[in-house]
Amino acid sequence: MLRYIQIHLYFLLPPIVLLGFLYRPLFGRRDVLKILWLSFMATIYTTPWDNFILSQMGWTYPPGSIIGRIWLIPIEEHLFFILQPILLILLHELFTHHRLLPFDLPNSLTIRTEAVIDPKEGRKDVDLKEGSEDVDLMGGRDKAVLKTEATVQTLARRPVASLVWILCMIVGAALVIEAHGLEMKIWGLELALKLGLGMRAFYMGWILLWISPVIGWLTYLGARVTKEGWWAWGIGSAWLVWVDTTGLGADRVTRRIAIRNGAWRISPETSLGLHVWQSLPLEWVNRRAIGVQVDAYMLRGLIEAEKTLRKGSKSFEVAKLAFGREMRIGLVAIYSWCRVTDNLIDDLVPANGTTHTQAKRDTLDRIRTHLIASYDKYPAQSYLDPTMDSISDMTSSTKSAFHLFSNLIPRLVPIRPFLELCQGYETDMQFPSHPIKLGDLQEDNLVNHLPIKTTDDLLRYADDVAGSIASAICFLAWSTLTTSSNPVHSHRPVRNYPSPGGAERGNRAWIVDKSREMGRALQLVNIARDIAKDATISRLYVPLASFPSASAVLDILYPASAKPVLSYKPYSIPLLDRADTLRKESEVAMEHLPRTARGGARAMASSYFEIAEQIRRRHGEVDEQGVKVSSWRRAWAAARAFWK
Ligand SMILES: CC(C)=CCC/C(C)=C/CC/C(C)=C/CC/C(C)=C/[C@@H]1[C@@H](COP(=O)(O)OP(=O)(O)O)[C@]1(C)CC/C=C(\C)CC/C=C(\C)CCC=C(C)C
Repeated sequence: MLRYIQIHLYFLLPPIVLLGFLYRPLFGRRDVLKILWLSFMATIYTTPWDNFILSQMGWTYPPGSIIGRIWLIPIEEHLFFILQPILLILLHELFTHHRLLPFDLPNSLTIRTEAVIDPKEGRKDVDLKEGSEDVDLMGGRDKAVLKTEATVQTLARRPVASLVWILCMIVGAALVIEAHGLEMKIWGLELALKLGLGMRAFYMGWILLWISPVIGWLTYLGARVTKEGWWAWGIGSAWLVWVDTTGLGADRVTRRIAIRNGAWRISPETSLGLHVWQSLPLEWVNRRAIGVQVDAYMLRGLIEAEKTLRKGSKSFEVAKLAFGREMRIGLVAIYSWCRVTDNLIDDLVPANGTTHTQAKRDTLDRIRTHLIASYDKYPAQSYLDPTMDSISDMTSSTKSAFHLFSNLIPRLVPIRPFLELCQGYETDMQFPSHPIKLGDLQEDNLVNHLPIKTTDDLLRYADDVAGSIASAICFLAWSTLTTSSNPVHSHRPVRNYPSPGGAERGNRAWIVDKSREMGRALQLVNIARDIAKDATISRLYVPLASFPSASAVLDILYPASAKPVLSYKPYSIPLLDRADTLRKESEVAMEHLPRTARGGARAMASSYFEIAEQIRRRHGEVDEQGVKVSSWRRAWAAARAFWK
């Protein structure tokens, strides 16, 4: 005989331990809350029902198959109310993890409120006026004639779909009436159907009555199961079906049915006698069909940001999977804003009558203005949008990156890192805006064209463009993964190279300093990889001071004229060595980030450092195409770092 507790020990605990191990680096507060909530709901909702069914002998537990009972319900059944949510939540998390938005976007967006900002009265939320136009979230434009407004995206209600569940409830009620031989009259209508099932309608009737209101209500509220959700539900349910029906451990030869194996028994007198699979009563399918509903918040702009990430960076596209959703959403929003602003400046085509440099400066000013306005207490969309629209070459996709950033990031990350990044863009602008012809560049005026003259210049630049991002990542981790004081308002100097030092090991100032070192390290790898490519647009980030002569600088800028053939090794390897040192000195700080951000930070750095490995494998030689690292190699590096 297979005892009920053995079912848990053999069939529920092992998959829970395995999935828990895989998901361990990301298992956080939210998951604990989900499990507690679902177990609690399962317990309080099911206990009275289960007691009633047991009192009616809907199913029974043969003597010796259970440890003991709380009222009529076996202790093991109570354990099941907890273990089943754990198993299904873990499965659901793993299956849906790769999705940025945990559910599909409904076709229609519901505009719920408008916020009118009155200088005297502050913010006032009012209902949307009849006839005012919809808000176009993607374009970030506000077509309603109001000073400003906030939009809330909600799941569309699904009253029609929920009717199916109301129907199930009615069927359930009819079966219960039939089973108990009740005769009810409403408005003269006799409700007993007289199906001739008698007590056999009992189990199905009560199961339907038990489950339909819950699923019906969730469906009405807008719940929809995604493709991945169906997979998680299907596999979880299939596993439980198998557990319920197959007693592997008990009898390998005959594979007797677990229900009949003695753990529990559904009374034939109270069930319909229809079997879906291997003597599994039809009612069982309903009972396990709760699945897991996950609360979620979504923004359409994130989809565009994900596309930008997919196109923009293989390393970060791989590394993003190592972060939990709450932090990943912020990372993707920051990435797309950085990528978009960087491209807007780099790829700018100036309008007639403007020089390249003027046009870039103008674009950067507008980006800064928009950034600063986004950090206002009540950022007025009516001010933000025209500022954004005034930036040249904006498309609906770039607008969505700005819109997403300004609606999400100011609550999570201080403005300073982004101002620093703008400072980095400004350094880039000091490079010639057009590739310079060899004849125009004299050895003696090189210095005027190239802003990175010393190692300090290089490290300051790397700190501006990447140290800043690293610090933003720390702030994002603290705001999304911890409950302690609001990191958005904690103060750090704007320029952080050289690092102020003196911060106590383990505190936030120290973590930020170390993260900036890691950011600089990544940027040095990036520079080493792109030496040849950057030179084609007259950008040279290798400090001038590290060249033996001015003609060696010209060799890098004009490799075709270099004699003998140019080797990049003397420049790339020292950059990588310095990057390695910075990495070694800063790595330890990752272990002081919030627990569920550590695996992601490690994966991000490791997957990026695969580029350095690849350059070393090529003995420091790079070319204009950059250095290709296969996705598998990156994924493997990220996975090792994640589960370290
Ligand atoms: C997982 C995920 C979605 C991460 C996104 C991270 C992010 C927000 C990156 C910003 C990227 C960006 C476009 C910045 C603009 C300036 C720039 C070009 C910086 C260079 C990045 C490379 O980006 P690129 O698009 O060129 O990518 P490819 O090389 O083509 O693949 C940089 C090299 C900077 C990257 C620096 C970081 C992401 C910071 C790393 C910091 C940590 C891992 C935190 C460590 C923490 C501690 C405590 C030590």
